Amino acid sequence: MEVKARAPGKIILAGEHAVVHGSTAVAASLDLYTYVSLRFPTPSDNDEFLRLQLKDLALEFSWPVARIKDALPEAGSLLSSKPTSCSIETMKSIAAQVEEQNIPEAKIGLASGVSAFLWLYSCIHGFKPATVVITSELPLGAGLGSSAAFCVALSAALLSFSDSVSLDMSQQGWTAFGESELELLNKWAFEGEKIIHGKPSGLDNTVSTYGNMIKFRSGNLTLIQSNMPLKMLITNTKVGRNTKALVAGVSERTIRHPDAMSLVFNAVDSISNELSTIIQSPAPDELSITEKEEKIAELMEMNQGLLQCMGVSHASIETVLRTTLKYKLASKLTGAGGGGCVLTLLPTLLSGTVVDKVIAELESCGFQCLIAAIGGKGAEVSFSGSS
Ligand SMILES: Nc1ncnc2c1ncn2[C@@H]1O[C@H](COP(=O)(O)OP(=O)(O)O)[C@@H](O)[C@H]1O
Ligand SMILES: C[C@@](O)(CCOP(=O)(O)O)CC(=O)O
Ligand SMILES: [Mg+2]
Repeated sequence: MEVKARAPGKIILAGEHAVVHGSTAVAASLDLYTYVSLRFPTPSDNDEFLRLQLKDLALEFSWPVARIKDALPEAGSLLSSKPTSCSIETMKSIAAQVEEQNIPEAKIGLASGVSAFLWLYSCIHGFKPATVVITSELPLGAGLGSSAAFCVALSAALLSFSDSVSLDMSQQGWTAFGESELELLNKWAFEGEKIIHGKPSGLDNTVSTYGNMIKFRSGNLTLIQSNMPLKMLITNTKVGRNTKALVAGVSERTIRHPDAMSLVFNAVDSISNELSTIIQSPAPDELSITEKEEKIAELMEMNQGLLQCMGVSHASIETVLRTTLKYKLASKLTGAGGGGCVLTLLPTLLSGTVVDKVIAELESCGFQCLIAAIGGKGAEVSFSGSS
């Protein structure tokens, strides 16, 4: 029996970084997924290894399970029903196990993902041999939440074969978790995100777990029922960056200028709340779709200005902003910034010719554009093979 899990990436419409400091954020899932398959060997396979294959990166790691038991003895006594944080001491042991795998220098950013894998696997399944295969449709480290999709899909696959979750394995196709199981899944994924991000808000793993569009503040989510079409162009500047370092940079600025930064975070909170009110306001009310889009465009520009105040914009992001402004289109960075992806609102009445022109101009700068559906499904699992 094999389980395959998938979890979506996301865009943040408003509130990144400020959400780490208690402000409201608005985010939606994307129809781009990370897939994780999990299979335990049969006794006749005589395999005593835990294997991790990152298919699109052509990388494969393996550890004898006895070695993991020596390195992480406490993981064997943890319960899959009780999400547990990785201590600093254990993190050091995990780092040593990851280091031995000799990750190529150009892909060293993956070390934190592999560490999160070792922690989640050994907490949920102890020291059992297994093969875990990962593929992703998301660009890694570009602001579309690949780290959260990785942690959510991985936790979903692991929990499916644990005592804490009972699913009908005979069901065909993709199956969603029940409400309390989603909560457990989201908590485990958050523990993984902590290893990758340092101090995550929980927004990314929550939207990847539940899908749809959500408003999120201090760990609490509210589902948003969108009452208008919302089409976003996503431009990947292809400038690599690391969320952990950018989040730490904003925290350092906050320590240096607490009063000013608290006002910035309050302003972002108001923007997110206003944005969610507009998106949810009943369809034919006093505001036409065009009026709503104009307000959203203005809020996106204001949010971008505040992200600049936080120090997370980048020359490549500014180039995207200048280019789209020539076509009177509003943009903002999405995710941690410092490069990565930028969102541009595409109003309903905008002609296809203009969209094609903007995309051509952005791509001539070396950027990559995509239009993905937003607000779709969250984490799901699918079973195959006989038990
Ligand atoms: N498919 C994957 N396989 C292994 N590690 C992954 C995968 N997806 C994400 N990661 C981990 O997440 C990191 C990127 O996360 P982050 O900097 O938060 O950017 P984002 O979440 O916006 O893509 C990668 O460097 C890696 O450690
Ligand atoms: C900057 C932040 O708000 C979002 C980070 O998203 P991403 O990892 O860049 O996709 C951090 C967080 O909410 O934990
Ligand atoms: Mg991330």
